[in-house]
Amino acid sequence: MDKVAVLGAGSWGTALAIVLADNGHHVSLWGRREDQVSEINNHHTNEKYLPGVELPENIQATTQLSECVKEADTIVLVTPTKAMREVLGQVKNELNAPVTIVHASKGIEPGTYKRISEIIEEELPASVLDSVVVLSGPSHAEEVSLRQPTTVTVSSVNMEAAENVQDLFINQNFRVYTNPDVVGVELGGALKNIIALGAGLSDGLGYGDNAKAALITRGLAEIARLGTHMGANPLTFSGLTGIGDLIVTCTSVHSRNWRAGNMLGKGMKLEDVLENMGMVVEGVRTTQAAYELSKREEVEMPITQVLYDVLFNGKGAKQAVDDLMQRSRTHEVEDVSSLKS
Ligand SMILES: NC(=O)C1=CN([C@@H]2O[C@H](COP(=O)(O)OP(=O)(O)OC[C@H]3O[C@@H](n4cnc5c(N)ncnc54)[C@H](OP(=O)(O)O)[C@@H]3O)[C@@H](O)[C@H]2O)C=CC1
Ligand SMILES: O=C(CO)COP(=O)(O)O
Repeated sequence: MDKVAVLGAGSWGTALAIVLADNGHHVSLWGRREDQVSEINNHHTNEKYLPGVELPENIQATTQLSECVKEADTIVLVTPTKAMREVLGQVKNELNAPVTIVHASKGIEPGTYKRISEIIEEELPASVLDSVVVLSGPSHAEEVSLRQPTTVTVSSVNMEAAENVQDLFINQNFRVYTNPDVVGVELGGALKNIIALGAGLSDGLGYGDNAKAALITRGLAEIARLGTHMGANPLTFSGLTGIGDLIVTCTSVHSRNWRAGNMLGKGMKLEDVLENMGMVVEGVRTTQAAYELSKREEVEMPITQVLYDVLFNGKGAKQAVDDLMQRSRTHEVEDVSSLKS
């Protein structure tokens, strides 16, 4: 069985470590706090991130990155997007042979507008990087850790590497598909967090299912609009990493982005919301990145635009919804192929 290094002992890193451990792999889980590492090794729990879940004994945690990645066949990166470059800088110093990097994080970097696979390729030289594979889909850590049925997709420009990663993770509770469209898979996973903030905001305001269905549907339209413009296959957005992840994140109480939006809709300030959450809310930075990218590329993203104003320009939540409802009238269905030119 393989040795797999999982970097990031938060909710998702720990849930993926459980999947890998259930598949019989030796899992080394990197966390940055001694108390957490000791709790995982001695009590087989990670109470802050997955309360009440018993971890398999073949997950060993460490604060030492060198020990974690030593002789690992595969490295799974699951830290927040904001920490990616810093963590990759440390990883680079520990590698001396090419390795496959799987990433399972969902975000776009403000300023550079890079996807995570692009950040990995920038930070790791080809001498230590075999392939990059992205793992994404509708998959809340809380349910995966309880072995509830979950489906995800893995994507890479190297389909052999994607299939190897499919084999690494797949089991009876965790079904893994492949898709060669890295751009679409990464953008779908990152951009749905913006719409989930909006769905939470709408629920927090007391609006109902009609409003949420509208946000999901029109949200998908603008995700696909930007995504196809950036080179994605439009069909990817009707798959697990598109509509699938959008549905789960906009409708689940597990979603950090939905919960953050919900608190904003109830009138809380952004800084208090983030403090209260104690876990990463990727949609906030991704809203900034997607807003700026959509301006640069001249792609219309009205939901992203009003959320940007709520998060960064003090627009009220109700005003944001009113603005969306009062936009000038338009067609629903677009000719996606014409957007590519
Ligand atoms: N939670 C989920 O269900 C899913 C999450 N994701 C994605 O996975 C990624 C991680 O999310 P999630 O696990 O939920 O996040 P959490 O907030 O649960 O955990 C974040 C983890 O990253 C660590 N971390 C934060 N900053 C740094 C840093 N600078 N260097 C090293 N480690 C750091 C934290 O350490 P510490 O505890 O010490 O602060 C913690 O272990 C995100 O991109 C998210 O979108 C994708 C699918 C599902
Ligand atoms: O990506 C996710 C589920 O697929 C997790 O979403 P949240 O970060 O909003 O919890």
